Amino acid sequence: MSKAVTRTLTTSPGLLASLDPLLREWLPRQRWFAGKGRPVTGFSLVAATELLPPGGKLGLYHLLVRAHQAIAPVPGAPEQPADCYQLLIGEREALPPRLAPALIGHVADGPLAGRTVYDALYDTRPTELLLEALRTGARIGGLRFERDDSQEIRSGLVPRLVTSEQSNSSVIYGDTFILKLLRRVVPGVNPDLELPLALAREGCDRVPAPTAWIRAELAPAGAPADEAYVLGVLQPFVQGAADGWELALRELAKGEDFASAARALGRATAEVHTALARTLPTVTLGHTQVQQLVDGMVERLDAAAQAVPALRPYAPGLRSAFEALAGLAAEGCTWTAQRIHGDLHLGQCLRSPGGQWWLIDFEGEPSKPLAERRMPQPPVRDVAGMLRSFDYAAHSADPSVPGWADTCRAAYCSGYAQVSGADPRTDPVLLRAYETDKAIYEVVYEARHRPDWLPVPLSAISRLAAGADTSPSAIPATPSISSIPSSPPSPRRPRP
Ligand SMILES: Nc1ncnc2c1ncn2[C@@H]1O[C@H](COP(=O)(O)OP(=O)(O)O)[C@@H](O)[C@H]1O
Ligand SMILES: O=P(O)(O)O[C@H]1O[C@H](CO)[C@@H](O[C@H]2O[C@H](CO)[C@@H](O)[C@H](O)[C@H]2O)[C@H](O)[C@H]1O
Repeated sequence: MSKAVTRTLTTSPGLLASLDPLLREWLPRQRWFAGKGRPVTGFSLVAATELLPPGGKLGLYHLLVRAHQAIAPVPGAPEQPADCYQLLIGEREALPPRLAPALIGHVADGPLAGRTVYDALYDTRPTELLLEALRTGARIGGLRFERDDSQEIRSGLVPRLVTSEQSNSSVIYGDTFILKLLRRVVPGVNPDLELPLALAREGCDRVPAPTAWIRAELAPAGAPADEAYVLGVLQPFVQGAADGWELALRELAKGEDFASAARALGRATAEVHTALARTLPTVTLGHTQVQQLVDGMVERLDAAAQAVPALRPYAPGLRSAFEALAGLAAEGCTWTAQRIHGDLHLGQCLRSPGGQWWLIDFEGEPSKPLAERRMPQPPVRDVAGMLRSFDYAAHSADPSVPGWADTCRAAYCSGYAQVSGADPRTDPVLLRAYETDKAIYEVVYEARHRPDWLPVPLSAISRLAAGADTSPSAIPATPSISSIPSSPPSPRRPRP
């Protein structure tokens, strides 16, 4: 670690004030900016760490910055804290052409007046510096670079920024490691580190085991460790892998069968669920807890129908999916809940050239509070996410391949059953409720981000509202289904 990497700025009002007008312009344009559509009204500094001193060839700051935004007041709603973003800001006299896409702007006044600032994740030296800090387990100001000593990190690996659309930012090092830098950060235990570490401890090799990670300890000495911010995770790079979404679209375009890949993916999902249930707490959801789950689903439906008028005609049918689940709970059915992935879809699955599936991105739905994302949930929620994904892929095919989604959905469930011993289709009420909840989420997501895609979740909405889609007959059983136990463990009625 270079001698320059030493100083933490505890207060740097001049720095943030000089960056303010540039960040107001630049931040909302970033894919990972979570507060789209609401103007940024100002910034406040959570922490600033000087990684390379300013004024030379290259200066480098690590910043945690709160972006304050105008929020339409909702009567009675609690005030939301402003989102906190992680920024790695480089400053140079001028940017070489290769860094043009990283430009944030030219600073007019303050400590960096006359300098050009940019997103330093695009630059080699700053990202090399991060890897070196992780390799050596550095502590720089409040930044803690920590690692699993059993894994080797070679020095000198060449970095390159991942340029595809992401919710965070990732840097690949020499095709050996990938470092995900979280952009919107919150204090607390982050499932994107917590779950892969737990799975690695459990010997589950469906998830790349974290090699090293970055935390920021900003609380006073002696404060609980879980108040630290997790800022990034380094993990082995799965070489030559394609994600499940790309693969599914490729097979669809060739008119080829994806059933065996889907079955293997079902097995991989069940392996992850089984390992998580072994190593982290599970709970039984009785009437009260299920009613709370259902209340949440109904609330999301109401909010979605408010936001997207196209959903309104289906609302009564969709509500019946949730009421049916509440009805089973009222009759005494119980379900097991455990830690799950929380945001599973084809894009979160990588297949290596040998055909092995890996699950990545255990962050959960980033818009939800951390405490909610870390709550045990029925594993069927992940299954429902994947089933929706097969439906999405089928809709993207041109020409369409009749029956493709149903075949994949059935194969996935049967693969899942082979490993877990329980076929999700044998609990159609729970599955329909979770598929419905996910499809409603997707309607809102597409209306906000990709209005052209809105017909995809809406077509599922019309089937789900009519009570179709997840009934066992809608998903034909594959031969391996015969291995499913005749009395599945879920839903379970409590013993008298
Ligand atoms: N271990 C890995 N090996 C290879 N590629 C990976 C790995 N982890 C992530 N990726 C690639 O990086 C992309 C983004 O990773 P992800 O964890 O989903 O980030 P985000 O939360 O920003 O969406 C993935 O879609 C995948 O293509
Ligand atoms: O960025 P994230 O991975 O956290 O997920 C968000 O974006 C996804 C789209 O990129 C969106 O997924 C939906 O579209 C996918 C195809 O692009 C499809 O495979 C998924 O099944 C579907 O839900 C996801 O919902 C959203 O949270």
